[in-house]
Amino acid sequence: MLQSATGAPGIRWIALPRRFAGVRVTVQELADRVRRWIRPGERRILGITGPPGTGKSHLAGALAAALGDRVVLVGMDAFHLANAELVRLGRRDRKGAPDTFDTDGYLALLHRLRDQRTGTIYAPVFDRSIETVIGSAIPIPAEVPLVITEGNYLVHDDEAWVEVRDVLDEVWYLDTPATERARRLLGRRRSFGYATEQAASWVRDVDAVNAEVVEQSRERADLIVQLDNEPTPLTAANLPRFTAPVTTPDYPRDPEGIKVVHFGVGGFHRAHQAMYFDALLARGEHWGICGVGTLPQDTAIRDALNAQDQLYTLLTVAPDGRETVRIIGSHFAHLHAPDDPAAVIERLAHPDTRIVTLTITEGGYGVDDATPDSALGLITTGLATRRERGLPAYSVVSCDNILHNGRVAREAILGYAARTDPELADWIAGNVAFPNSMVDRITPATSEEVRADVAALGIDDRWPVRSESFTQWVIEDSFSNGRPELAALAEAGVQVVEDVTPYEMMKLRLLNASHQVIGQLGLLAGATEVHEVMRDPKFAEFVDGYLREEGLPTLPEVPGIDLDRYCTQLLERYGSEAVRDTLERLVTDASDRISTFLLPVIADQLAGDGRIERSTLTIAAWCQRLASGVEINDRRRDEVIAAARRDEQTPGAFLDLPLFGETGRNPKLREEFIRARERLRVDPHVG
Ligand SMILES: NC(=O)c1ccc[n+]([C@@H]2O[C@H](COP(=O)([O-])OP(=O)(O)OC[C@H]3O[C@@H](n4cnc5c(N)ncnc54)[C@H](O)[C@@H]3O)[C@@H](O)[C@H]2O)c1
Ligand SMILES: O=P(O)(O)OC[C@@H](O)[C@@H](O)[C@H](O)[C@H](O)CO
Repeated sequence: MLQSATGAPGIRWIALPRRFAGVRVTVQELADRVRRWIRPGERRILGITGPPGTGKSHLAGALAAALGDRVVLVGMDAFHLANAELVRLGRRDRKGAPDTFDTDGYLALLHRLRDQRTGTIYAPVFDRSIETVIGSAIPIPAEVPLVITEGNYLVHDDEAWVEVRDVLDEVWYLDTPATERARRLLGRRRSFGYATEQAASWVRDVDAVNAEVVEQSRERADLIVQLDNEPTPLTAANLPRFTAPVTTPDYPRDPEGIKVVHFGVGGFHRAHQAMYFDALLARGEHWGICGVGTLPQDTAIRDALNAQDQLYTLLTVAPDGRETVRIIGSHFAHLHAPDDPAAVIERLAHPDTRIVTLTITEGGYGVDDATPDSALGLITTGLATRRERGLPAYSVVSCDNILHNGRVAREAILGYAARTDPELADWIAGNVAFPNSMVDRITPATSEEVRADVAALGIDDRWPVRSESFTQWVIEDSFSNGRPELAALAEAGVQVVEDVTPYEMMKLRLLNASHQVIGQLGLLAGATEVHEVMRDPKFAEFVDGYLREEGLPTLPEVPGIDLDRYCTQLLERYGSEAVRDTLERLVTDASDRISTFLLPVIADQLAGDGRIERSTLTIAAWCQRLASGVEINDRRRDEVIAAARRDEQTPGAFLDLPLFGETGRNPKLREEFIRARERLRVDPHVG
């Protein structure tokens, strides 16, 4: 038996110390070492130390995940003195320094962990989200062979701390470049809700000072470890390697369990419906999804998901900056219709298929656009095949931002079926449920920054998604072939109602319509992101005015919702810097968005003699941008640009576009519009 550093008998890692100094190692390699080191019936205590932000708790968590129930984690952080005591001692402004901990308390716990051979010892835990210690939170039964403790001062050599090192069998010093540490600390501080400047000054004036203290005693550690932070490829086999704060699916992911087929596997579906099904699967409801792409460009998502067993990372971020990271596992298979349309039909006609969901954008529902290869065409053929085989019809759930999206999907599918097989149309009319649903979660397109953030968490994901934390799904209880249990849906956060209309109107006329206000006027004023626009108090007031004085008066009562509070919450959501939603995304296909979200508000306000100036200024801003020749992404591009150019010569001509319908001819609107155009020519800023 070899001697440990303390002189107490113990097995030492002769092969490990120093050989690793300065060498990059993976968590897996370290876990293998620990596996060989621990012995049932004996107790080892491993310390992980290093400056703040170096990744100690991440490494400890990763080891714990790899080692399972053979290990318990105990943080030095749990011995933080309470804030009130720090205030009394005059040390509150440097919380985290060596003399801001109950060192003797920590030492006493380590001695008990070392010496007590029977019963269970309870350790406290430090809850970072509330910066508070919770006592007796971690049970450590005597038979647990390994305790990992991590903290800043495990090898610190001042009088108060020096003994700690001696109670530990082995201590690793985790060496991470200072710039990386500062980046992480800043992110962490901001996730606690601190403004950027406050967060930066804490990192500079407190954390960096403590880091210097920690660095001075690094030579007292047994190992200097540099973690190989190369992100781990996201695959099912690698799931156990992802540890806190990343959560992973732990339910069976068997293609036999597919009950849902989804068309249009874009960012929103992956942040929304797939997340709800992931929550349902985690609750034991076996509703797996098969994703389907129908457009040529959908090969990109097919290849990304196929390479990673259909898994992907969902990062959500709250207005106060707090993030969650979840690997979503609800997709079990993926089909690319252009490769093999028959396979898609077979999947749809499979006896287990119960629900078909869609996010194919507002433009995907044109009756005349449906062809056998389109999403609507395939869904119709799938229904025809089920009818032939005597199988019950699946429900079709549109999750696109369209008023009465279920009804619109129904009409589009019936229209297409009627053209090809009138009897089939009758069967669909009598057998297929098309519940309307309201869906909400702001989900920008995935940027390189999102990929980098996910990689920094150790996940090599080809196509992660980042969305806001807010999410809502309200759906009518109308299904032709079953649905998950109501209680499970409620637990997962899905609201099942009799009539979704008031919820749809609220969301489309407040959120989606105000997105047009922000997008059109924000771009005209030279901004690029939503939070940037909302930082301008005049602009925020303008959006608030649209919500409360133009959108809100046109709404019916919405059961269970305080509309005033909903508006306030929208403004908070838009203000979130971390979501980084782009104005360009909001104004894509503006001709669809303005006609479906904003125009109905104007029509109702005109009918009730209400205010329309902010809505009208938005349309004027759109016209002005079009006339100026900026690049736009709109399926009616040529038509809308030509109308905007005509408007330069004939004020008001823009409103003759067919998309404005009857409302475009209203004299009050035309007058207001001409005034708004003149005003924007002088000053493109609102306020
Ligand atoms: N992003 C959001 O914040 C959000 C929120 C609520 C609802 N939605 C709804 O989801 C839709 C998609 O948004 P996203 O952010 O996922 O966009 P996205 O660009 O990430 O994905 C769109 C998906 O739809 C497919 N698609 C587009 N047109 C299609 C068509 N004609 N037929 C079949 N498939 C088609 C694309 O191939 C892609 O898979 C929106 O148009 C909206 O109706 C989005
Ligand atoms: O997705 P669209 O194109 O219908 O509309 C753009 C945004 O208004 C929309 O995506 C919102 O972000 C979303 O509806 C929030 O739930």
